[in-house]
Amino acid sequence: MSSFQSQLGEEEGIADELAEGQREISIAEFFEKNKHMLGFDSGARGLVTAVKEAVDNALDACEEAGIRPDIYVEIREVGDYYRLVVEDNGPGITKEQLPKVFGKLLYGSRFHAREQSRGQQGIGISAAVLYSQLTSGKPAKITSRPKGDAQAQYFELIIDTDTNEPEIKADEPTSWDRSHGTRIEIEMEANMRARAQLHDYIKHTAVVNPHARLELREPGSDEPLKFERGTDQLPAETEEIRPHPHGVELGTLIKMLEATESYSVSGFLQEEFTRVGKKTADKVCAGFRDRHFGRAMGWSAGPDADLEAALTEAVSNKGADATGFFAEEVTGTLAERDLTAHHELVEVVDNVADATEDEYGVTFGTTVRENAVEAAWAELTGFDPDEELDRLSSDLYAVVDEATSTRKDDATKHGVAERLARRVAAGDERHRATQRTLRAWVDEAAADTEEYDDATFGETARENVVDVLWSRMRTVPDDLPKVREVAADRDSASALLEGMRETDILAPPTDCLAPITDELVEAGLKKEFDADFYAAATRDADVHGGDPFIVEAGIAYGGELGSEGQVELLRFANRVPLVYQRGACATTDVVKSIGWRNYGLDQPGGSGMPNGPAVIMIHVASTNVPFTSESKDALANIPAIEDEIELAVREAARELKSYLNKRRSLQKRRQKQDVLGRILPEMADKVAEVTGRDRPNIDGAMARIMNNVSIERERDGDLVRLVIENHSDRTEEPDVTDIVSAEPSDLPDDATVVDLDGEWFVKWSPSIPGGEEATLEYAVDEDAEFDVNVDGVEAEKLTVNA
Ligand SMILES: Nc1ncnc2c1ncn2[C@@H]1O[C@H](COP(=O)(O)OP(=O)(O)OP(=O)(O)O)[C@@H](O)[C@H]1O
Repeated sequence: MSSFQSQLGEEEGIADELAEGQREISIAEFFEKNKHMLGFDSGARGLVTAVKEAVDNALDACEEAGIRPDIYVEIREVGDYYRLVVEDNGPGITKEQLPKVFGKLLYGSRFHAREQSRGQQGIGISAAVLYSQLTSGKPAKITSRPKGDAQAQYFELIIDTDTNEPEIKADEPTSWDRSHGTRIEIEMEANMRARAQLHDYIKHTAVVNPHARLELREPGSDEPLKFERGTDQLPAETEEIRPHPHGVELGTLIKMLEATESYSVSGFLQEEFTRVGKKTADKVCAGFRDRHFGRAMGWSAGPDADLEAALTEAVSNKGADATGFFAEEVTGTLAERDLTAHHELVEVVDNVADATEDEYGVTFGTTVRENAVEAAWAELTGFDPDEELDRLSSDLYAVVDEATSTRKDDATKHGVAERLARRVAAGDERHRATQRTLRAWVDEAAADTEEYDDATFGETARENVVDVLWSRMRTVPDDLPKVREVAADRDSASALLEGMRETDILAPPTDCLAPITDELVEAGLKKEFDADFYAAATRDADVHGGDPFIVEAGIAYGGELGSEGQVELLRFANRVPLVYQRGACATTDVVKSIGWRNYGLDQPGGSGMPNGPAVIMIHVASTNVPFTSESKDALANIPAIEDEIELAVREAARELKSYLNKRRSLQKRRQKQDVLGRILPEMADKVAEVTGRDRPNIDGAMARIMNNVSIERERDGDLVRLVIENHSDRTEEPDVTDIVSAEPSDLPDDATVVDLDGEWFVKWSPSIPGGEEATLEYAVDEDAEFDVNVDGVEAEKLTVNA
């Protein structure tokens, strides 16, 4: 115990003294102390984060307004500080909103929206303003012109860290050459040590946002870095959605129950969640009902039950005829039924009582009906307690017998059935139980049997008994509690949540997400990396925490990519490149956990980051990306998302594997052809020498030995003949282009000719089954020259002699 602690309680007033030291901490004050949480831990990093926050906002705002983004970023050294300017052509911000957007932390338009956007928390840009004022002491200068406004508005502001409110230093109309948009200018302590990360951020933003135009001017470089628009097509517009039932947690569900205007649970489900219509709501309600009320066990009217006598005795003063009719009808109806649960018995008794009233003009009041139900239920389950146990345990024996393998001996099954019967009889008098209670009863009965009867009744047998029993139990018809009651009772809410999770529900709609799409992932990689091979995969949407997400992956391999060291991993979340904290990111963990040797990449020790000339790209798009911290550098380890990342990467990796396998076999083929090319002429010479005959013609031998496709040109005056022989065993469809220096004529119907500046391109695409040949014939001047080009057959499988 420290000396200070030892004084506690001894000296009066210490608590009061401590209380004096307690005070509320403002949000702005908190972030002022914890800048690193927001990505402002150093001058180098702070500058990249400020650029990222401003550019992400500009892209979000433009896309939301359906405007093709045109974004200008300028970094300049001004005295001891760096000045950052970011300008966009977005919709602008109104005069009323602007001070809050930039001068108040945790103020934004996206926190409550279930829609894919770069911004999520409403901290980003105001944190940049805070960082700038803390390091340079200067206010942020903001100009904004909402679309349609005649003038722009100019503000200078700082954040009051005590109150987390903007303090406006200047507020005046100004002229601006942009017809709409926002310009932010902040000065801060910074340096350009993170230039590589800054470039990565801008470059990779351009890769996944081909609809945007970006320009970066920076100190130490005269030429701006410009990324022109690759497409005029804006990403698909996203729609806001309601949460998905499979993703919400109990606390959120209770909050939603408290806030809804719906009265019934079914209405609440349909109103507040996506993908829930009447049918799905009914299914969820059935699951909820089973958990809330439990199900009811039913029993058969066994041979020793004397229902008729018991019913007759229960009904008095109704006259012999009416009583006789009633008792006989109820007995008859129950005898026809396989099993009858308590509520079903009530229904049968009610129906027959109504019919008796009609038929005999007597009244069957509530008490009579209740007496009849009680008497019949006692008969169904066995009247006195001893008999009851007998009756129930013989019925339950049948259940245990059905649920267990033939190897279980009868004594064990009887032991479990009897003990189970005792618990059922001691439970709810209508023999209702939830699946959880049932499981507990079966466990206890099995454990007792194991202990006292020296038998085994393991996990599988117990589960099977619960399953068989549960499936023969009846769902009860009681009215479900109303929303208000469920909201007030944690157990009910939890039962509802379980019902929601257990029901099969369509995946959430994806129009709230704008994936890049596999085509554009591949195109983006091609634009940025000069490789030999590209593959991409976009998965279907899945749900986490009520938010849908889509994972995409791409791989580029070979070509100009550096073959030394580890592969490069590009990470994106909602189209924003993640440039820091690679080691703490779920994407990295997943890539490391994959056995890359299986896909043809080198991986020392069989795990960890693979080596080789490859780039792996991963994009996670979600209405709520789970980052590890507010600075949004890395994705948290959420199993559902990690699974999808793995599947997407593996999908692309499978293509890489088949490409590499093919490349390897083509390499072998090339080596074989090289050897053949050397020894065939030598063999021909040797044969001629040994046999004393002419040197055999070896034209075409190589193609035949290698099962290649060969193309030969024959000339006969004006006549040109291209003969393609397919020595392989599968159909080949080569695209042949014969480039001719004079105008050809007499072309067959299946060939076309295009004149391009004095060169004629004869195009022909035959389909040639394995082992067959095809011929193209046409006429051209005798002196013409040719250059043939064949596509659609790998170079290694082609022998051109034309
Ligand atoms: N350039 C801009 N044009 C139009 N609106 C903007 C612009 N920049 C910010 N906003 C508005 O200001 C809000 C606050 O921005 P801020 O960067 O603080 O948070 P955010 O982008 O919502 O979330 P995050 O903290 O995750 O970045 C945004 O939600 C948006 O409505």
